[in-house]
Amino acid sequence: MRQPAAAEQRGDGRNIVLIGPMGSGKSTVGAALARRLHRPHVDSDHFFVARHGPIPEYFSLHGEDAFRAEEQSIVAELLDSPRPSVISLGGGAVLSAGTRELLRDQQVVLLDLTEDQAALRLGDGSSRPILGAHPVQAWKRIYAEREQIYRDCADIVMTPDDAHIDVRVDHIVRALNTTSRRDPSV
Ligand SMILES: Nc1ncnc2c1ncn2[C@@H]1O[C@H](COP(=O)(O)OP(=O)(O)O)[C@@H](O)[C@H]1O
Ligand SMILES: O=C(O)C1=C[C@@H](OP(=O)(O)O)[C@@H](O)[C@H](O)C1
Ligand SMILES: [Mg+2]
Repeated sequence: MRQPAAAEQRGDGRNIVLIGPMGSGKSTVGAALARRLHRPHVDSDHFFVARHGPIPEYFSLHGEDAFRAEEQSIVAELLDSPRPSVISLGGGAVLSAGTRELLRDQQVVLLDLTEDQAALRLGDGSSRPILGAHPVQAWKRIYAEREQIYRDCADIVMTPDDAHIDVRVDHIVRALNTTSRRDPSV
């Protein structure tokens, strides 16, 4: 996890950025968190789809490297928002060194989840092309490959729990309030 001292040096008015593995709730919890904090919510995957069409089709036509490059430029656009927002990233966005650099000035929250939760939440995995034909096995492998990257990017780590989405939001707001100088709802 990033050191609080470094976090303290960053200015206020930062975006809250949700990172984490597929199925951790970045999109769903991100939308609920934004409603709670009266901030705009944006999701890098939603922008991607609006611009380029469905992610599985884009992967099969152009490949993952092209997806990552476009994802990075979308993240840069979203972070440049005039109002501090809640921004949900795709699970692999942190693979790009350029994206990780962009996150250094933001308030980054890692949502974690257990393997059992992932198995319940991913369904057949068809909307996430990186999971392939065996989604749970692929998810486990990808989780292991990325875990340290997620932790290195995060100011706050939300450990897995079985809380309802609204309760998960309560926990995140509490964590934000205890690690930042200002109330995130301001
Ligand atoms: N805290 C939670 N409790 C129960 N279900 C959740 C929770 N967070 C996410 N989900 C469910 O898991 C699925 C994946 O969530 P999603 O927000 O798409 O994850 P991500 O964007 O991180 O891949 C969705 O069906 C969502 O409703
Ligand atoms: O982890 C990944 O590489 C991906 C995660 C997906 O987003 P979610 O984490 O919101 O499912 C989406 O960006 C794409 O399918 C690739
Ligand atoms: Mg998502």
